[in-house]
Amino acid sequence: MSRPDLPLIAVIVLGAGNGTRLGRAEPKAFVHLAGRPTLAHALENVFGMRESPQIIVTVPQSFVPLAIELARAVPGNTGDCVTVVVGGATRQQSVAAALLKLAPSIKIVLVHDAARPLTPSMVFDSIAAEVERTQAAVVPGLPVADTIKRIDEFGLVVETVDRSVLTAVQTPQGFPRDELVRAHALAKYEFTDDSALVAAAGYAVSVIAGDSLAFKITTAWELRRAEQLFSGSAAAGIRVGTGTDAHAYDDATPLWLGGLFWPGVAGLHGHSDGDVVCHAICDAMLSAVRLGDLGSVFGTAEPRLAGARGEVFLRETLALVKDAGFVVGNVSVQLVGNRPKFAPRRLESESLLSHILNATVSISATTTDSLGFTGRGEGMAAIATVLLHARTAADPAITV
Ligand SMILES: Nc1ccn([C@@H]2O[C@H](COP(=O)(O)OP(=O)(O)OP(=O)(O)O)[C@@H](O)[C@H]2O)c(=O)n1
Ligand SMILES: C[C@](O)(CO)[C@H](O)COP(=O)(O)O
Repeated sequence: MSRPDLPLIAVIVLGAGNGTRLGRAEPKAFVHLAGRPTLAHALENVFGMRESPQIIVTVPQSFVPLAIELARAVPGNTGDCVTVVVGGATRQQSVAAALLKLAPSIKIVLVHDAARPLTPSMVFDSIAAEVERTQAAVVPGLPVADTIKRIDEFGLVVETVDRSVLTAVQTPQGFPRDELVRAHALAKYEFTDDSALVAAAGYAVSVIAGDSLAFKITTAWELRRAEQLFSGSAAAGIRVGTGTDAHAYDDATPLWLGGLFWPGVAGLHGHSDGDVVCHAICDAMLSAVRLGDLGSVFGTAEPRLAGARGEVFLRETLALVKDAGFVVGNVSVQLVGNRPKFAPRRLESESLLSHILNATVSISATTTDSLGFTGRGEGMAAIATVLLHARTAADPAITV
């Protein structure tokens, strides 16, 4: 395991192509699939790798700002590990541009097409592990299913090719850093993949089992197939998250709870307003999109958040969820504590929070039979569960 600040693996995600064969106005990496750009899906799979890599993304020049913003919002992105560079006129030139950004610590480089957005994280892990084991180039490949014919310029069959010796090669393709860099420096021709370039430089390349989900979106047909794979699974685009918060009672503070002000009732101690219901919901939403938690996203160092209302956190968290490509399905919260009695204002709180999140929020309340800090009347806690689903074209735009 490498130190996160000194990664051993780099993944180059190529998204600088025009997608001519797909025939859309925007480059293929920015065409939406299940509500999000294909590049976002590809990055999410890279973020799912066992070991955090350096990530270098290539995009057309005018898409650099959008790509930076998009990468920041992808679930699982926990730091500054993504560099976005302007790609070249060909795939090979885009890889060459990305190689210039490799961190000194990198030993293994994986080159991946953003156009393969369903490639499971496990494929990246397997390729990286095999490169490390063999200290040589490794690519994923699948057996060829069709009978393959060699034809002449008139379309006449010249021969039937023995398909048992063929494999259809996918990405990510993995290389020892030095081999890939040297092969690019020596390149005299344009190749359609990096393994051909590395082989032309005299290095061995081996193939391990690829994954049928790693297919490349080239034409409208593959885009449709990818859409169907997303919508065909019951769990597709669905996320759940759990969040908990607890605060001690503080007689000197007014109470804000469930987004409501409770005049004349002792409040809860906290850096912000201590609203355990809102804070637990925010943690649950952040967890569902793998964006960390309230502390890591907002922190206690931000002066503008001192005493901030739960509503402020809810709205800002909702914006992050939306940027990550999700909308809230529903939220369920359980409030734990002896006082105040929540039932008389439950509907008021539920309708306020439902309005803010544009989704159903239900809140139940309980005591703990005199057990624990809540039972002893020292403070309150809340536990929230949130269900999110990927935004689709049918979802109304959310204003936050
Ligand atoms: N100058 C280029 C060309 C391609 N690519 C990337 O290489 C991958 C595989 O290429 P391909 O499927 O051919 O994509 P496009 O070149 O965009 O497609 P087309 O050939 O239909 O224009 C894609 O993720 C594409 O974005 C790139 O980064 N830079
Ligand atoms: C790299 C690649 O995806 C491996 O199959 C493929 O060679 C890209 O080819 P394209 O002509 O750029 O689509």
